[in-house]
Formats: sequence, C-alpha cells, structure tokens
Amino acid sequence: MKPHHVRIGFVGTGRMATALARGFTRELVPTAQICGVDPSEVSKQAFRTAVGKDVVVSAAADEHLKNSDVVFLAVKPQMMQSVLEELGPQLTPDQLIVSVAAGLTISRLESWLPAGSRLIRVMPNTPCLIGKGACGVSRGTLASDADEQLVSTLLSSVGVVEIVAEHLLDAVTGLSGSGPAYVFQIIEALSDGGVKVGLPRDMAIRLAAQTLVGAAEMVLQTGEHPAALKDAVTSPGGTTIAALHEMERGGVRAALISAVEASTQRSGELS
Ligand SMILES: NC(=O)C1=CN([C@@H]2O[C@H](COP(=O)(O)OP(=O)(O)OC[C@H]3O[C@@H](n4cnc5c(N)ncnc54)[C@H](O)[C@@H]3O)[C@@H](O)[C@H]2O)C=CC1
Ligand SMILES: O=C(O)[C@@H]1CCC=N1
Repeated sequence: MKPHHVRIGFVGTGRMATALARGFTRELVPTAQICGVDPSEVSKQAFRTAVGKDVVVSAAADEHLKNSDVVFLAVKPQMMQSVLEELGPQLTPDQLIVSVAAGLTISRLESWLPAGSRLIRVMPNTPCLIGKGACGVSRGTLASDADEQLVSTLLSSVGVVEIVAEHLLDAVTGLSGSGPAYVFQIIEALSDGGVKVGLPRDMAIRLAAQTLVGAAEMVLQTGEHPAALKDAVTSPGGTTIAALHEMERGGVRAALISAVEASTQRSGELS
C-alpha cells in the first residue's frame, strides 16, 4: 500500500498522537485520512485543532477507526490492557497495529490483542511534530516485511528511524524517547546562565536553543566524534576550559548517563 493512501487511526489523541499525526500530515498523508478516538473532549478537540479540520474524532471506536489501515495505540501504558480489552473485538485482522507505549513488550501487547494481530512496536519522540523525530522500531511476531516497511516509511516522514531488536527498545526510550525532556531542561538551564550574566531571557533562550541545534547538526553533518568537536572549541587557557571544568565538577556527564539509565530501567518496569 502506498503510504499516502494509508488511513490512520489513533487510539488516544494526546501529546504523542498529536505529534505523530501532525508530522504525518505535513507532507505525506492527507488529513482526511486521519481519525482519532479519545474519551476526553479536550484532548480530541486539541488533536483536531493541531492536525486539521478534516480529521474525524470520536469518543469511542467507530466506523472511521474500523476502516483505518493502521491503528496507532497511543494511550498510557497503564491503561493499555483495559483499552485493548474493549477495543479488541472491533479490530479486524486486516489492520496493522502500532504501539507507541513505553515499556509494554510485544509479547504482552500480543496477549491483549485478538489472536492473529499484526503488531509493530515503536518508540517515537515528540519532535516528530516538526519532522525532527527519532524513532526505534521492532516488529511483532506476525508483522510482515511490508508492514515494517510501511511503518518505517511513515515514521521516516517525521524523523530518523532505527530498526532495533526489541530488547533495545527500553534503551531507545531512555535515550531518545525521554531525551527531548532532558534537552529542554538543558536549554532552560543554559538560558538561566545567560540571564545570570546579564542577557534578556528571550534572547538567552534563542541563543541556547540555536547553540544546541548548531552543535547537534555539526555532529550529524561532519560525522566527527563529539569529543573532537569539543576540543576545537576549547582554547588552551581560554574561556571554554574554565566552563568545562565547572561541568565536570557538577557531574554533568555522570548525571546524563544516569538519566538515560534511569529512564531505561523505568521502561523495563512498565511491562
Ligand atoms: N509524550 C512523549 O514524549 C512520548 C510518549 N510515548 C507514549 O505515548 C503514549 C501516550 O503518551 P502521551 O501522548 O504523552 O499521553 P497523553 O496523556 O498526552 O495522551 C494519552 C491520551 O489517551 C487518552 N485516553 C485515555 N483513556 C482512553 C481510552 N479508553 N481510549 C482512548 N483514549 C484514551 C487520554 O484522554 C489522553 O488524551 C504513552 O504510552 C507513552 O508511553 C512514547 C514516546 C514519547
Ligand atoms: O515519560 C514517559 O513515560 C514517556 C515515554 C517516553 C517519553 N515519555
């Protein structure tokens, strides 16, 4: 099936569903092919406002969801079992199911889905909203090459895609799934630093964010090791080494390593 012909249903129209749907409809999928199911009026309307007025939303599974070729499960992990118990009888074997839930393993999801369901497990992140996402993808027991290819193509329209063995999806969650939150906090902290030394807040946020964008793009475009790029900024006896010394004193590297590890462990606990 051609990706731009795919009808996509979202079960749960919260933040991650909105980021994906908005991303898919930027270039690839017409908004009229998107539907969402969510009991929350606020969430449903926010989804429709963000994605487009052609999007059909409803409080419970309806004909639009039944007619979707791909169904994204985007509810909280803790709700997934009860949602699937209710939804299961309405799903058809023709539909490809995609879970974005943190932690929930393929075997657990398959045990909650109707027998014979084709499942792909994905760990996306919120920058999918602007086409700059990073996603890990693992294929369920019955999903085909074509299913994996379709989901990869959809996700490639909203970011980079890494096909990974399922046991690595918790690690992907710890790094790129939760990662935008770490980076937002780093941007906020850098801008606090800018304010401390006299910059106006809005300018400090712009400079901090652009510095992260520029540095990240340099890593991706040059292919150089980040340590080599860091060395190129760091003059002997200069300003940067004075700052890096403070970062080492503050344990920034250890804190980030522990952050990825803690999120990965928590993802493992969620199943
Ligand atoms: N927010 C993020 O950065 C990421 C989230 N995820 C995963 O995405 C999933 C959704 O997370 P968020 O979007 O952040 O949460 P959210 O709270 O923004 O959205 C969840 C939505 O599910 C809805 N919901 C509750 N009961 C429902 C039901 N019976 N049927 C249909 N919808 C129902 C809620 O009303 C809400 O709109 C989670 O499993 C999470 O692990 C994965 C990667 C990143
Ligand atoms: O915090 C969470 O559990 C979700 C999963 C990855 C990002 N947000």
